[in-house]
Amino acid sequence: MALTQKVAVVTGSTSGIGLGIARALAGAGADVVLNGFGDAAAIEELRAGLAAEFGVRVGYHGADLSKPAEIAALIGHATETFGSVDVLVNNAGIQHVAPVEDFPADRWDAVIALNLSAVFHGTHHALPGMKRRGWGRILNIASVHGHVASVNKAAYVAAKHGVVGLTKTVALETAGTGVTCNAICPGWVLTPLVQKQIDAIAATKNIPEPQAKAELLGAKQPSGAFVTPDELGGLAVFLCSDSAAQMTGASLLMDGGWTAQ
Ligand SMILES: NC(=O)C1=CN([C@@H]2O[C@H](COP(=O)(O)OP(=O)(O)OC[C@H]3O[C@@H](n4cnc5c(N)ncnc54)[C@H](O)[C@@H]3O)[C@@H](O)[C@H]2O)C=CC1
Ligand SMILES: CC(=O)CC(=O)O
Repeated sequence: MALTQKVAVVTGSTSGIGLGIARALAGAGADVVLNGFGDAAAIEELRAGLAAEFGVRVGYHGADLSKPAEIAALIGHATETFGSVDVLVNNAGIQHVAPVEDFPADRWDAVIALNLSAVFHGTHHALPGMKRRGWGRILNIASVHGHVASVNKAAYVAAKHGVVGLTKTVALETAGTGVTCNAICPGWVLTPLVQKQIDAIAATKNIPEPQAKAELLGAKQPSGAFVTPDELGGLAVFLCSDSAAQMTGASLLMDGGWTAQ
């Protein structure tokens, strides 16, 4: 399998997109270190289930990615436990929705810390080992909101545009070293992060959940369907393959046509 003997760290992989990407990388033969919050027993079930299903080693580290020292500990733990970090998927992220004049400063700081600064810190700690080994893949999960804006998402849109810029800088600094750095930019994916927004539409407009879902999709995503974590996992595996060796600094949209409009 393509990623046998490679070790992948996927941040925020106890749920949603990160979990889909972790599954896909494990399916391609990589050993995986999971990260993220959640119930300890449920995470252990997830960890053991992935290891059994794909016959790879799967670990877990509960670093809070909004704290730089814990990001260093995550990369250190993966290196000590599995021998290297060959693939880093900077995925953990949160959302806060409010008009800019009402946007609480502590929510701004929290979104920037996790959605942008953690991408820098993870890359900073994982890159030296990748360069030494002459092979590495850094995948930053940005968003359509790394390319275009929407109202009421000041911190998220700023962070995701920052991630796209950081991706290009790291790609230039690593060009020719065997390390690539790319951003994946999804449109709507039905995860807890988006379910909260659907629930808010349903509550505000007093409409049933299926109608709120259709409204959310209809406003932005011409395909009328959610992108899935499995589809994003397929793209992640491609970016880790030899076929993608010359793809670096790209930000790849998978958005049901959102940004084609
Ligand atoms: N759902 C969507 O429509 C889209 C999501 N994205 C991005 O994809 C990434 C993943 O989002 P989803 O899967 O939708 O969200 P999610 O809420 O399903 O998963 C977020 C993950 O991050 C973890 N997490 C949260 N705070 C953390 C912290 N401080 N330290 C470590 N882990 C933490 C959670 O435990 C969970 O595992 C985010 O960066 C998000 O911005 C991008 C485009 C679209
Ligand atoms: C499309 C996304 O990145 C998710 C969001 O804006 O809440």
